[in-house]
Order: sequence, then structure tokens, then C-alpha cells
Amino acid sequence: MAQLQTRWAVLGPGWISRDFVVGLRASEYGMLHAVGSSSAPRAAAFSAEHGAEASGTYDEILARDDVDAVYIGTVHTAHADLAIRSLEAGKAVLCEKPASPTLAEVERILEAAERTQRPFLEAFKTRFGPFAESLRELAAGGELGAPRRFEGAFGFDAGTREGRLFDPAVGGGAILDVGCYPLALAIDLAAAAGQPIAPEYRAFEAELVSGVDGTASAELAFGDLTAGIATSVIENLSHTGVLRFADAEVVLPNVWGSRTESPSTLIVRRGTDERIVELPVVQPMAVEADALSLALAEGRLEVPEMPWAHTRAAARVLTDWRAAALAG
Ligand SMILES: NC(=O)C1=CN([C@@H]2O[C@H](COP(=O)(O)OP(=O)(O)OC[C@H]3O[C@@H](n4cnc5c(N)ncnc54)[C@H](OP(=O)(O)O)[C@@H]3O)[C@@H](O)[C@H]2O)C=CC1
Ligand SMILES: O=C1CO[C@H](CO)[C@@H](O)[C@@H]1O
Repeated sequence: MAQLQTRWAVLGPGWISRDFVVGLRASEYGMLHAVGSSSAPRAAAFSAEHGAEASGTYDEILARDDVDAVYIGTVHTAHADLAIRSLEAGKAVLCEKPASPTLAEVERILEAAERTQRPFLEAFKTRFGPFAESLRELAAGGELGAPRRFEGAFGFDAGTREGRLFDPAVGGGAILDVGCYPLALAIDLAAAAGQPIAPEYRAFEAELVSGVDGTASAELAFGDLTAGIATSVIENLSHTGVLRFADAEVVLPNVWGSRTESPSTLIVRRGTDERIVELPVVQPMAVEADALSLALAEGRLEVPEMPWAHTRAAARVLTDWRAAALAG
């Protein structure tokens, strides 16, 4: 196996990239090595703040042979081109969610990963760690039987109606920003339950604000597992998930966790019985970075927690749900 130690470059030194750098410090194999930006001075400032060795424009960073992997932390519409350029420069790619606003762009990225034989991982931090593993085990059947329905809500009031969340030109709106999380979880649960991961669409709803989907919902059927998803960037929603079985339910409080800690608690209810399951907490960005290092060292293109088939399945729904929302 090739060496696991991974020299990372952050591309897009914005808000979430700060959390990623904190995550890297907690990772086993990763270290921040370089920072790239469309603005070299912005890269230099971030690099100085976080102690990277090098900084520069995207092209300068991608041309370096001492960078093994890149983390793409830019706005959604910039993901595909940067991911493809990075793969073509021979780098492994961890790209913030959603991989791209459209399925067509996601296909371009995956084609580049296949062609260059470099790993690509869509950064769904909620897929990693003991909480996510326990959910998969429950969905796979066993003590509670087969799951029948998943409900998940991720929404917050962003306060301002400005910035990337409300800018159609950079892929703003709730569906791409946070609706993708319950969708990615529904796909994960469907796969674990042995159901199809490409759902039938039962209903899409949305309320537009500033030309983007401020609030949206989707009703989906993954074979025998139905899913109801709600999302918003203009109102606070529960941040809770519920997985329902024939005679039991599993409540997932704060299922989307924080940016630096995975969720810790599952509540299993059956009749009047209630069991609280406490799970170890991990730094999810550290774990996802290490998962990519492992793929790179082992010569794999994909990471099992978020395989390309799931990235494609999510992109298909996001594309169609958002198109329906924006069509009014
Ligand atoms: N995993 C998580 O918990 C979270 C994930 N995210 C995801 O992270 C990504 C970035 O979000 P966030 O950090 O809030 O974004 P920011 O608004 O902080 O922007 C990040 C970077 O995007 C680039 N950028 C900004 N505007 C444009 C533009 N018009 N065209 C091209 N590039 C632009 C800039 O990079 P440069 O300096 O190179 O120009 C900027 O530094 C998104 O995919 C988002 O969904 C966000 C929050 C939490
Ligand atoms: O991925 C995300 C997680 O939560 C944030 C809000 O708290 C979002 O804006 C973001 O894009």
C-alpha cells in the first residue's frame, strides 16, 4: 500500500474551509500543505492564519507535485470545473456537497475521475462515524424489521436574504445547501435496506425567495421505503430525523450534527419502551479526509460511505427537485 500521509491543499479559502482545516488537525493521515484561491492574496492570508507551506492561485497550487489531495470548499457552481482541473492535475478530490448543482456536471466529474484514475469523494460528513454506521445497521433489518418510512428536516433561518444562499448565480437555495443532507441519508438508508436508490417522485413543493428555493419539500419512494424531506434557508426546522418501522420508530435528534462533531444519540421507541443509544462522537471532517487518504493509498477511486452511485442518485433528485422548484 502506498503511503497514507496526505498533503492537502484547500481550494476556496472561505467559511467552511476553516472547519475543514480544524478537521485535518484531528485526522490521522492528513496535513494542510497549501491553499489555492481565485485571489492569491486571499490564499496567502488563509495560509498564514492556518500555517500552510504554500499558497497561490488555483493553477499554481494544482501544478505542485507536493500536493496529494485537494479539498474544494467553493460555492456550488464552482465545484465541477475545479474538481475536473484537480483530477486532471493528478490530485485526489474531496469536494463539498453537493458535488454539483446538476447531474450532467456530476457525470463530467466522475468521468474525469475514471479517466485520470484519481479518487473523488463528495463531502457528506454525515455519512461517516458510528452514528451513520448504526443507522445503516438498523435500516438493514434485524431487531426492528424492515424500515418503511424516513422523515428528515434540515432548515434554518439564514437571517439575511443576501449572499451565496440567496444568489441563483452560485447555486443558492435550500435544496442544494441543506436539503441534500436528508436526501443523502434517505439514499443511504434505502441502500442499506436493499431498496432502489433512485426514488420515484411523489411530490415536490417549494417557496421561492430572491429567485431561489427558500423552503422546499419532497415526497419520495425508494421501493418499499418512502421518504419525506423538508428543507429551508428562511425558517428553522426541527433538524430531526425519524426512521419508522412496522411497530417501532427510531428518532434521530440533531441528525445533521454540528460541523465539528458527529451526532451522538439514537432513540429507539417500541410501544411504551424507549431506549436511548449513545454513540461515540467523531470529528466528521477528519474521518472523511482519512477515508479519501485510504482510498488513495489503496488505489481505489471511491469511498464506501459515499460511493459514486449515491453521488449520482443524489444529483439526479437534486436536479429534478430544484428544476421543479424553480419552475414555480
Ligand atoms: N460540510 C459542512 O458542514 C458545510 C458545507 N458547506 C459547503 O461548502 C461550500 C462552500 O460554502 P461556504 O464556505 O459557506 O462558502 P463561502 O461563501 O465562504 O465561499 C467559499 C469560496 O467560494 C469561492 N467563491 C465565492 N463566490 C464565488 C463566485 N461567485 N464564483 C466562484 N467562486 C466563488 C471563494 O473561493 P476563492 O477564494 O477561491 O475565490 C470563496 O472563498 C458549499 O459547497 C457549501 O454547500 C458549507 C457550510 C457547511
Ligand atoms: O452544509 C451546510 C451545513 O449547515 C450550514 C448551516 O448551518 C449550511 O449553510 C451548509 O451549507
